[in-house]
Amino acid sequence: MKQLSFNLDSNSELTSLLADPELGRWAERASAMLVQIYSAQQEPEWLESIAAAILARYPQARVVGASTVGEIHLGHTLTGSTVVGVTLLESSGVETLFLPCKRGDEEHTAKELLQILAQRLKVAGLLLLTTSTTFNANTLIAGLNRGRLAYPVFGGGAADYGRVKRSLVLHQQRCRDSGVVAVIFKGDDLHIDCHSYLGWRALSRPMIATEVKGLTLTLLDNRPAFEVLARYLNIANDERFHLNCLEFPLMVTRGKHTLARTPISVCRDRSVEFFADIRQGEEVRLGYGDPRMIIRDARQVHDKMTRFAPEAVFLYSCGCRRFLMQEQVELETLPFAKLAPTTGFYTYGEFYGNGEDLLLLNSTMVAVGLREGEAPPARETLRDPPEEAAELVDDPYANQHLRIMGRLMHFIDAVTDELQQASHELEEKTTVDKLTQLPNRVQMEELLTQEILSEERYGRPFSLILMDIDNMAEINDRHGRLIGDEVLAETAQLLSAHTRRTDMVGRWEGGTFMVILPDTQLAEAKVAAVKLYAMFGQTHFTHGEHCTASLGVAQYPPDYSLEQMISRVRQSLSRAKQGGGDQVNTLN
Ligand SMILES: Nc1nc2c(ncn2[C@@H]2O[C@H](COP(=O)(O)OP(=O)(O)OP(=O)(O)O)[C@@H](O)[C@H]2O)c(=O)[nH]1
Repeated sequence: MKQLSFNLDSNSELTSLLADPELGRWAERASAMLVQIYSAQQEPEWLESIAAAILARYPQARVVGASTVGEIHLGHTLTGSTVVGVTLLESSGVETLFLPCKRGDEEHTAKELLQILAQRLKVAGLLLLTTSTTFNANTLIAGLNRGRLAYPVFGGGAADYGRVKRSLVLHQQRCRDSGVVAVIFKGDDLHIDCHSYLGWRALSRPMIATEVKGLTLTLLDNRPAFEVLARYLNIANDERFHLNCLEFPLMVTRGKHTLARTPISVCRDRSVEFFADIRQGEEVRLGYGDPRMIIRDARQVHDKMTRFAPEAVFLYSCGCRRFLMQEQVELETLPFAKLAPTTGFYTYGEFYGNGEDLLLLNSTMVAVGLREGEAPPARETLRDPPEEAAELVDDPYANQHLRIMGRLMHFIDAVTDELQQASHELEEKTTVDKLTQLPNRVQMEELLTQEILSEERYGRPFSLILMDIDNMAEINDRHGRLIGDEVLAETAQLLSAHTRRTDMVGRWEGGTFMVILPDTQLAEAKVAAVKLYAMFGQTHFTHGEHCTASLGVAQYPPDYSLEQMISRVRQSLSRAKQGGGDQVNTLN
């Protein structure tokens, strides 16, 4: 495999490309020739004229392209330019296609692409270029995920230098402003190594996406989303909105992934439209790029790719990385060029899949290495400089911008930690749980201490029930945290309604509640627990489903300390959990 990259800003450079002897030699014996054209130019004629000239000289070429917010040429980041990356394969194949897609067509387009892919043999990877501003790329990705694509998928959304008005994709000689270009790489001998990394750090306190409609976040923490963003970022609702908050995406955590979601524009009702989905009820935090994290993650990917030994590298990087890193953005793009000729562009949204779920990402770098045949014996990994992000510290004058920002990130992180700690301590001092309005753990410990004292003094037995809602994490994941909160609040009401007036119900932690039953022996406590278990199991919660719970029951043995008693009832609950949950355990 051979990859050549050309930077074309004029017709004379195009003439040199066409006359390039190395390209001519490789093209003669190539099994396939993929041309990727990435350009800042928004005129379709420019992209189409380059494609036409290349196809006239090399009719066997497959030509694709996109409009950009920055171009990558041999690892260098260019602005306002056009790059042409030509990948010449020796034994593998490349098929390209264009599928039209407008808003509302996404599911259909995904189905169509899946049908085509299902008929292809030996698929080694898939490159997608889309006009993400004109349809919901999330729905497209969700549709493609039904195909459980087992090979690397990568690419990005075409861009327009922050104007978010028009994006173009190119297929052969034609530019389109609404659709998907797919490049199917085929062959047993073709190996593709695909990575993505983010390097953005969640900075603000957690907030809840209270209301979401499609890709529009209407309410954030119960307030119009724009109001919240404006409060933290001091940004106006004007034509620069997207550019001004590009570097400050909302961060969400889904399973093992931390995802960034970039705002696009503000709607009339002060809701905010995003490129990729935020789910209703999801916890989000404002994020900002940490150059040290970016460089560290980049190094890890460079190291992995060094071992892979690529012959060509494609980079699809979010436009916000340029805004954040400025001219020093090459700290993360240039090292790839040490491994192999590197071509790519800055996007509006990146696609990344590696045999698992395909994701629509924002703010990330997707790096793809390609090789035909076996890797040569292991090469040394990049060892200069040895320490993580050493580039940022060696020369006190170089990379000033990044070093200051790295420190600022660290500072904000430390202050946020301190504030969270202070707020946690303050919460500990209060005695009522905000969500359920029940006594909190601090108060329950106080009440328990009183009960222990009265047992010691008057010999009155008492018992404890510790009840934990099963699979609380899954309830949150499936229905969103707001629904999870409702389940917790409804559980609190249920426990209060079905216990004696003399019993004390409190929220112990997360999805765990405690009931103190004064003047109650173990046998009676067990009856009470079984009743609560049954009531809970029958409850139809507002989200329309039933839940189950595990309960531990224990009686206070004389001379036990508070800690020993708590540990006893915890032990009983653990046994109920170990038994598979959805049951009552009594500790004799
Ligand atoms: N919605 C909501 N979720 C909470 C709250 N506090 C804790 N959780 C969630 O409760 C889950 C922890 O519950 P655990 O009991 O540890 O785990 P689980 O998923 O219930 O699993 P099992 O107990 O083994 O059935 C985590 O996902 C927390 O995020 C809260 O105030 N609101």
